[in-house]
Amino acid sequence: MISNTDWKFGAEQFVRTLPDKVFVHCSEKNMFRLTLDGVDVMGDRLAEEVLEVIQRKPNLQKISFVAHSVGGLVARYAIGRLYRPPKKENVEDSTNGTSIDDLKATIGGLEPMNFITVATPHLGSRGNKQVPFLFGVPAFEKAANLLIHWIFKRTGRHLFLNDDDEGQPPLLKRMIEDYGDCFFMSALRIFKRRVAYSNVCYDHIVGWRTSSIRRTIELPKWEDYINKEYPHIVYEEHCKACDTEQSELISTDDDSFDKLEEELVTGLSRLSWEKVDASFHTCRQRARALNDDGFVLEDVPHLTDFLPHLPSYPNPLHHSHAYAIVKQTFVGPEDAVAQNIVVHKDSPRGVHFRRAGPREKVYFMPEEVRACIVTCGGLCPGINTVIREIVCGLNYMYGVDDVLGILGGYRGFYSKNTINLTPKVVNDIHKRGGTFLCTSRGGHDTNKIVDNIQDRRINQVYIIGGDGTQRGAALIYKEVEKRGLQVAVAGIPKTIDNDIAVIDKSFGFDTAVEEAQRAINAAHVEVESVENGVGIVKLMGRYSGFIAMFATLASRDVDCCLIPESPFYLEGPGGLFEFIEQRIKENGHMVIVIAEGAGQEYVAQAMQAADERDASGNRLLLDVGLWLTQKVKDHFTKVKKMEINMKYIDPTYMIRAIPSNASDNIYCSLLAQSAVHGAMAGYTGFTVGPVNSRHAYIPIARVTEAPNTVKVTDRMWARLLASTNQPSFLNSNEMLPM
Ligand SMILES: Nc1ncnc2c1ncn2[C@@H]1O[C@H](COP(=O)(O)OP(=O)(O)OP(=O)(O)O)[C@@H](O)[C@H]1O
Ligand SMILES: O=P(O)(O)OC[C@H]1O[C@](O)(CO)[C@@H](O)[C@@H]1O
Ligand SMILES: [Mg+2]
Repeated sequence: MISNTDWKFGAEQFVRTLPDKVFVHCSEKNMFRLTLDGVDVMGDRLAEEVLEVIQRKPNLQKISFVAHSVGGLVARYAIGRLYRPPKKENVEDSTNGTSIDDLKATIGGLEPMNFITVATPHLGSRGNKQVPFLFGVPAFEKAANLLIHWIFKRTGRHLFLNDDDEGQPPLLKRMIEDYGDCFFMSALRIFKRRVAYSNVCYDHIVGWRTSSIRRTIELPKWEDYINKEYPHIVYEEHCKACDTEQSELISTDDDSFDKLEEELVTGLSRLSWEKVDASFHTCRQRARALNDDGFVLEDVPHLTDFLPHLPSYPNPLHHSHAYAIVKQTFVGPEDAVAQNIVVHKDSPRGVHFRRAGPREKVYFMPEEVRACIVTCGGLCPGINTVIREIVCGLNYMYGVDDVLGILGGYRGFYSKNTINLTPKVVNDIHKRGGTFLCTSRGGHDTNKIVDNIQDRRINQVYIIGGDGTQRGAALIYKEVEKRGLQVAVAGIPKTIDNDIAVIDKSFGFDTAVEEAQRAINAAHVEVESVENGVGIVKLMGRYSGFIAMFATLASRDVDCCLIPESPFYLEGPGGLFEFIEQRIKENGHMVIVIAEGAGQEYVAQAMQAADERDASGNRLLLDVGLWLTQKVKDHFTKVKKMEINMKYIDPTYMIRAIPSNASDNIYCSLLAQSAVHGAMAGYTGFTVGPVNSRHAYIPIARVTEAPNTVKVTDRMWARLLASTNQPSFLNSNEMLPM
């Protein structure tokens, strides 16, 4: 399943990869309860939205769609509406100024390129095993067929093919032809590519057959297919258009495939499709590492993978006074850290990562090491501690004394001079907030950076930064490998948002939560001291509301916490205004904590703001705190005729700029030392971090493949709701994945 955050993340990747070439618009017209209105109503809204965008951006020339789940059907409906036939049909007269473009059909005037659906139920959801969570049990499937419209309203009827608007055939059937004034198939046909991504088993909601537009007998055997670059892709197929005039409908005795479904598959197969099948649970690379008991090691690269003759040396820690009496100085080659520690008696042992720590052998002579450290992205408490401990760790543990500081983030590699870092230079930097080396966004140019690494004869690169930085680190490692350089690339994850996957939490996060208490406390004191006081505290959290959630849980003074992962609404029963009124009546005051990324769609709508990005391609957020303050004020003074005392506090940068607290300081030291041990031992292309409290070396791709977000279906969010007793603003039964 795809969350809103995953979707936003995906959209950002397009812009990041092709910054000046694409404009990505994330549809906002069919959210939440609007997903129940039916595929046609949503399709009309989407068509209108696309036309608005085209009008706003007159330079657009081509158009592609990427749609998830029901969104794929909505997009198919919308293009049927947006189809514009060729303007001139008579090609013979080439003297009348008709341009060749006039002769082509378009989508809203633009050239259609890619039509991509991800887990879209193209054949509806009513056949056997088309909704995996019904487990293929006929009784459940039958009941769903009868009951689905109670839950998913009109959209449910469309999906289960039991709609009959004024005696018309079911909508999905209408959509395999041009029907009335909707050119469904003509529109789909003029796209250069049609791609259907589907999940071979584990999507839970949308079955494999329906999302891949196949009959049961056409489902391929995927177990032996290997895609080295994208291991989750387990099968790929280019299906040519199949002329239905010649091919008769395949009759089947198989109960699992009904006639209507057959008509849909036949109709859609009249066009060519690229089909991409994915599996996220039995990825082949991992499976190859499986033992009988299901043990999987997701290993990190080693310099000897591409430099097989690299000499090794005994680890200088053999003679270290620090480790002199340690019973087991070195981490065993087989030591691994389990990703999941809550398991069932009979379940496979599952994914593990290589345990971090010193190894018997190192692949660098200390006097040959020239290390460098760079810090990128936003600030976070503790960066200076990590810098300090890398410098001191390299020097005190391994006798390395050549460490360079790269100034001002990635671009500093090629645009600034370096500084020499010694234990003396960094001695007390951990007492200051910020980064001693300065930071920046943007400016990642892999070739220039690796050229510079080569020119300066740097052979260990320590990169401190968030998800974007780690992606940059992965590219540097790849280029280093391509050039066959003996350079270890170590990533140290940094983010105040705690949005990095796999690791337990990021450094500085605890400090941020602690500092946020002061702002919440101030808001509480303020609103407690006046009549009808409403305090709003905005905390950081672009896509992940962890700081807001933990600060709320820690404080006890917060009445309501709003985060990007949990949509909220203001008006009507169960809305925020009603809750504020109720709390003011009960307590005379209330405090709201809001993460900066929450409610962005509302603010954008209200301000009609353009989609602006920072130098790294991250979306620039609008001030949801100010917006909410104004909204609450207006509602109570104008609508409710009630005087309220609003106090808005924005402590975001104050929280980020402080030095780390004691526990984060210890955590930072461990991270730095683990990174140093890993690089000295020849590991590369890794990120270091705690997994279930044990430090591990994690392949960079694992920490960047998806952001860590608050799972509103997990117990922690339930604990928060139970603690504040705020409304959930959400009836999960009434939501469809879009
Ligand atoms: N996909 C990418 N490929 C290469 N470099 C990237 C990529 N994404 C971001 N970067 C680079 O990484 C650096 C930091 O990225 P970004 O500004 O997104 O912050 P971050 O590391 O995610 O940290 P945070 O979000 O916590 O502030 C920038 O210099 C940016 O150019
Ligand atoms: O320093 P900047 O560019 O204003 O970045 C602010 C952003 O950085 C973060 O602190 C970390 O990504 C976010 O919480 C916040 O939105
Ligand atoms: Mg980031």
